[in-house]
Amino acid sequence: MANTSVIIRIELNHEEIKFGDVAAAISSLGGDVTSVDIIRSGKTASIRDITVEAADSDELKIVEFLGRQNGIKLVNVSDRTFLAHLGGKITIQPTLPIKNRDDLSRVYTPGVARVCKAIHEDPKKSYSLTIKRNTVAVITDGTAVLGLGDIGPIAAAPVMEGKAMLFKQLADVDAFPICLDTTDTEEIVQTIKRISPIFGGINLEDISSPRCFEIEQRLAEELNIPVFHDDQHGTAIVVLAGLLNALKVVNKRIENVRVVVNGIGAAGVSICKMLLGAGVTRLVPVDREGTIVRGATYAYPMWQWLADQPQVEDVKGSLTDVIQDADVFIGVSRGGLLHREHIQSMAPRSIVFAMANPDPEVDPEEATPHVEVFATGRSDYPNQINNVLVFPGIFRGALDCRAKEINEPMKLAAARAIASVVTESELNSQYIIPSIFNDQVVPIIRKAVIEAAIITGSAQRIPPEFR
Ligand SMILES: NC(=O)c1ccc[n+]([C@@H]2O[C@H](COP(=O)([O-])OP(=O)(O)OC[C@H]3O[C@@H](n4cnc5c(N)ncnc54)[C@H](O)[C@@H]3O)[C@@H](O)[C@H]2O)c1
Ligand SMILES: O=C(O)C[C@H](O)C(=O)O
Ligand SMILES: [Mg+2]
Repeated sequence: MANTSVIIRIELNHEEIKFGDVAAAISSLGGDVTSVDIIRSGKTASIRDITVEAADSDELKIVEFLGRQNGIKLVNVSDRTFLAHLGGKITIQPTLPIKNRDDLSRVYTPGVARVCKAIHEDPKKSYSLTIKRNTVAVITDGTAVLGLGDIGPIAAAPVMEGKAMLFKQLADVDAFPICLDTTDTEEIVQTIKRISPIFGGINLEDISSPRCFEIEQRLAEELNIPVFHDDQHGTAIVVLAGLLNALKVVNKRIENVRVVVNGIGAAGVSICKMLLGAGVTRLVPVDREGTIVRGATYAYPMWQWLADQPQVEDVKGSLTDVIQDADVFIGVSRGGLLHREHIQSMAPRSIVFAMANPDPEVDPEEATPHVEVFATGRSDYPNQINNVLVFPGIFRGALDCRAKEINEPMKLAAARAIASVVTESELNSQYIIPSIFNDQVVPIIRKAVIEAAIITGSAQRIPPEFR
């Protein structure tokens, strides 16, 4: 399903094989040669780098085929995705050069001591005299990394570095990845509290449910900087934004649609809450054991909360049972759980957000012929519903107004702001949500979030343009 781009370096003996035949063979095996660079050229042999785009499953076939051919010596195979990760994806840079002793004595001993004393006397000065003002910790314990599950803290690092890159590029927020070697709730809370002084905000990432709920709630109560669990709220905000626009495309009203949410973990719980807040009246939450039923008793407090909501249906059943006649399916569970038959049994003009990463609940090729609006969390299909649309802008706003917290009105304002970027004339089934490269997204979220923070008393500083 996923495509990879590989650079294959070969030594080609012209007397034994022609490059045209190699390219034709690659294409017959499902690969697309997108560029060829001649590294060295001789009379009888040449060395070339061939860049091939292929489905993950075809990549190995192509490499093995080349390795078997007479006249071809396989010199090297580099996967461009791995190359992009060599040495990690972010770095730390000083803001000014240290060229002489004079500079040194200003930024370091003895000059620095006066600045330390000033902050000691008035800790608020840390916002103007340290990196705190613009720095967010991206913190994981590695237990729910994308849909890969519990792969541990260090294997989670590439995702955290990726989030840090996006924070910087999209919103000029300095973010630092922190991978904790504990899954104990109390230890996580205490560790984050103890490293918090230097940070202006905490973005929790890929921490599995139900621990993520207590961790976030405790930290929000005990710290005076914003704490935001991206998988819960970033996801819920972007889902609501996408749904508001998708409903316009299919001409249905939020009060009337029947919505199935599959996967009631971190993302699913927050999505359900946000949908109820936005006016959904017919909600069917589904997890591994089937539906969460109104009036039933559950061990997880968040599931119990859902079971107590009047808008949750009191039907017991599996996904196969309840997907029938649903208007909307939102998947935040695992790849490959939803099949064509499921989608065909949905109500006409259905909306499917298959958001598990990296593999969505249903293959886009299988789903799109049968739904009106289809979205995934991935960057390589239209309608990318991914929390990357949210976290840069929401933290930009929260940092700029020194918000104590990121509260519900701030989240709702962010969702509406994202939806508003797509104008009525642009809106269609392939374009319900703006691209992350749309440079209106971060400023519009920032403005909406700051306004909501000021109104709700979360803002501790009013940026000049809001005075
Ligand atoms: N597109 C996005 O922006 C985005 C954001 C957050 C999460 N996600 C994806 O959503 C998924 C869940 O993430 P999370 O952080 O909520 O993880 P989580 O571990 O907190 O929750 C996953 C939930 O899915 C349930 N589940 C597993 N198998 C299931 C099945 N067969 N049927 C129904 N439910 C099942 C689990 O029991 C659990 O409750 C992951 O694939 C993640 O990549 C996508
Ligand atoms: O990391 C992503 O692409 C989105 C989300 O945070 C996830 O866990 O899948
Ligand atoms: Mg995540």
